[in-house]
Amino acid sequence: MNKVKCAVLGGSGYTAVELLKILLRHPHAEVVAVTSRQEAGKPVSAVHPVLTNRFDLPMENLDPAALQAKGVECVFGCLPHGTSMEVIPPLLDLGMRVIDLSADYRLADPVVYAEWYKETHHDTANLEHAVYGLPELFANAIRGAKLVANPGCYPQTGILGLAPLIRANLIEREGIIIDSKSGVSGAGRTPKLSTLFPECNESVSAYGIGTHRHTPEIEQALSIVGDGPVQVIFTPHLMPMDRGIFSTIYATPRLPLDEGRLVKIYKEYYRGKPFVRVRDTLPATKDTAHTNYLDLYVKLVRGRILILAAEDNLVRGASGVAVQNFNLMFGFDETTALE
Ligand SMILES: NC(=O)C1=CN([C@@H]2O[C@H](COP(=O)(O)OP(=O)(O)OC[C@H]3O[C@@H](n4cnc5c(N)ncnc54)[C@H](OP(=O)(O)O)[C@@H]3O)[C@@H](O)[C@H]2O)C=CC1
Ligand SMILES: CC(=O)N[C@@H](CCC(=O)OP(=O)(O)O)C(=O)O
Repeated sequence: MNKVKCAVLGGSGYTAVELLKILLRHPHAEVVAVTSRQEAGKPVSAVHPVLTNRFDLPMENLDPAALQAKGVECVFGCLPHGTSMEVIPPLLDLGMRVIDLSADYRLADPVVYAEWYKETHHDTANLEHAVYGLPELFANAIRGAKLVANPGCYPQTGILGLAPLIRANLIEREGIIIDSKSGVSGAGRTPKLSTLFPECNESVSAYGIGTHRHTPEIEQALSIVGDGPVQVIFTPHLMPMDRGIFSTIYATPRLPLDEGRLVKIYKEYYRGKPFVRVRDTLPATKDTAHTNYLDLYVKLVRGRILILAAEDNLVRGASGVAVQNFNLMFGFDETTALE
């Protein structure tokens, strides 16, 4: 079988190196181009030493015609939001399929995008046909998509943590609390003050209270699952660790529930979904590190439902789920290169 020729944009970043590690072991994918503005001309392995003797392709500036000449069929965009929507339209026009890891095509309504991202959306034409790439919920739409909006790292814990309860209409749909913690790689490799070692080491801090842009992303997906509005209070925290996301979610049941039934609902909802593990033991980020698993644990505490969710922000939260989407789009087994 011919391999699918792939390009990775934003090759010097954290999600890109994680993606390259997975694609290099994918039997049906071949990475033929990696782009970077700052590192163009250097071998990928010079920028990411973990790939020494494994991948020495020189990085290049992004040129859609050059990607077309190389026969690129699938582009993975590992660029910041705001940039993706500038560079992706010509690639789609040239017939390439795109998996965008940024947030640019996740929110269906450009008015909601402008409200939370504080900038106007510049590619509403492609936004209209973008598919939200959360495979456990939207696999059928992902299979036929030309443009997949890879889901955000935090939102996956909130959406998959709550979907079984929202779907079965078992909880109140306002005031759901999602309390999340992330490792520092969640902020990317591009330097910023808050991620300097002396700023974040030995410290835990909250940010984006009431304003974080993942709030509408979580609400949008859960509103589709529940066929009606859902409102969450999402509070992210920065943790002094490299990687991992842990979310503690608090929901109020609409009717009395027993714990056995609750666990059964989760296990049935995720039966046949290879990357969501409903556990009988308490999850931890370490159990999911470097994997595409998202671990869930559910318990009744004083009349409230507590859901714990853990994942690796760079694999399950970004590059692993991107390859899961790639597998669905190109007709490969969903788990290829991910187990
Ligand atoms: N880190 C994470 O855990 C997750 C990240 N994401 C999303 O994935 C995307 C990539 O994230 P991540 O890899 O962490 O980010 P990084 O900051 O690590 O890398 C992004 C890369 O994009 C390139 N870049 C930066 N600014 C521009 C620009 N204005 N124009 C063109 N290229 C630019 C840079 O490469 P160069 O300067 O060499 O061109 C940079 O290395 C982001 O949209 C992020 O929000 C999603 C889920 C999780
Ligand atoms: C720790 C940390 O800073 N995390 C990032 C997560 C961003 C991310 O990767 O999500 P998007 O793809 O939606 O940008 C943040 O809160 O902005």
